[in-house]
Amino acid sequence: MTIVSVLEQPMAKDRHTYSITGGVPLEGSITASGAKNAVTKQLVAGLLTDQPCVLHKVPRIVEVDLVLGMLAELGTEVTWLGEHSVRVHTPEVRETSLSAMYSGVNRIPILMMGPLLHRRGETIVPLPGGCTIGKRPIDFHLEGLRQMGADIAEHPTSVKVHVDRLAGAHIDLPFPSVGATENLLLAAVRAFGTTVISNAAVEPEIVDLILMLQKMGALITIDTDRTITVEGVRELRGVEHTTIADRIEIASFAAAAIATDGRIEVRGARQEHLVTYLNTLRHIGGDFAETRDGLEFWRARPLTATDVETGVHPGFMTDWQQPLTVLLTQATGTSVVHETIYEDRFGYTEQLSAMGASVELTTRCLGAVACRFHGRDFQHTAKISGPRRLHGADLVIPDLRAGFGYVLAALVADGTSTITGTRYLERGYEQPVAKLAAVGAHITTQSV
Ligand SMILES: CC(=O)N[C@H]1[C@@H](OP(=O)(O)OP(=O)(O)OC[C@H]2O[C@@H](n3ccc(=O)[nH]c3=O)[C@H](O)[C@@H]2O)O[C@H](CO)[C@@H](O)[C@@H]1O
Ligand SMILES: C=C(OP(=O)(O)O)C(=O)O
Repeated sequence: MTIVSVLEQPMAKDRHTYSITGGVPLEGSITASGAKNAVTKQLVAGLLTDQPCVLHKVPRIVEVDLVLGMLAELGTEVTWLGEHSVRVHTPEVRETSLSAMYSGVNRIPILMMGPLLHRRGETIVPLPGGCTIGKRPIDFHLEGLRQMGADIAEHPTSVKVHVDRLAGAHIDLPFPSVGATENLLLAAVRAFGTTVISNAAVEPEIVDLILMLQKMGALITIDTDRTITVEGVRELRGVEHTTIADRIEIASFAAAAIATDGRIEVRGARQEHLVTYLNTLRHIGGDFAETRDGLEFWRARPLTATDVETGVHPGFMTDWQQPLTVLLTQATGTSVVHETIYEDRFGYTEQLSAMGASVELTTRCLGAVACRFHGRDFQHTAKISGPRRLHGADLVIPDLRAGFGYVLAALVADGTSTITGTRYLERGYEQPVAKLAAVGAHITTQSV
């Protein structure tokens, strides 16, 4: 198998550099895109049937293009039916394995194992990549599939799997991993017998995947204690499904409204997906109201420091952490952000400090929870003192959500910032420049 270098991977180059002049309150309306972290898994779910599946509200982002490229390689016919609707149809799985080009690109190839095992009984999938925010092992995924009878060989850049037929099992996840829960769901829906996943993750994106699978004919129950029970069925049918709005994009623009002392309506935003985030915004001094089409966000009083701990749903989502940390640089007092999901998700704060922010990192668990990183050498808690004036800078984005954090830092900073590494941001945010410009941001792009 040829290993393609990182530089040749499909998302390796920036398309644009951004230039942002800060100090402008953002005001206006935007429409939320469909959630990257739901739609990419739903595209994979389409592989479970030989009938056509149509997904609506599909964001036009690099991540979706990557997944569609992977599916096409396996034999899926991909047809865009409109700007945000796509039909995926795999009457026959022509290739059982994905090429090494997709090694390290994103989290999705490993989720294809279950569907490919159901369709062809064997597969080789490249190891996943995604944002560099921790080690991100896949041991829970592989252990769960082994419990379901899969024969797995781990190679340096790929995993080879074989099974006659996956069989139901009782799988107790050591931690409520989003990806492992989704992987086991996709494996269990067509397995022989019943699968019980305890300590499962129940993020809204997972529930949306379950809703799609249920429409396809799957039998899935979610209990209040995080147990998901799947009664395997022989066949699944085609489906038409509309993906939920992206609660990370919504939270990002909410933080931008409050940080710049503006007012932004996000059409399509749903309160029930943001309950914990909305409480946190209120503690800081932001507020929200429901509008006819979504939610509107603004600053209600001078911003004050607050403490936040990221956690599994319904806790404070780790992907909300970066715009929030930037917002907290503008709040009076010392805030603590304890990151309990990823061990290495604060590297981006170094460039914030260079802009004038006061962010101190510690390996200690400062919060109610002694998390999995307790007593280990991971700088996973940030103390942020504010308010601090930020100054425009040349910023290099290290990962997707840090990318929006930097955009926000540039929006509140004095002067002009240039931002490179925008390929990371554009992996997950649809038309970020157009949306920012629509709410009045002084943003321009240069092609690279
Ligand atoms: C494409 C996608 O949907 N990405 C999201 C998904 O990532 P992803 O599904 O990769 O995240 P997980 O929930 O699996 O990871 C949570 C934690 O569990 C650990 N872990 C996970 C699996 C495993 O086999 N072993 C293990 O130790 C991870 O290293 C991490 O510390 O959920 C994360 C948590 O909400 C989000 O930040 C990501 O945006
Ligand atoms: C971490 C993220 O994505 P991924 O899991 O695809 O790296 C994210 O969406 O913030």
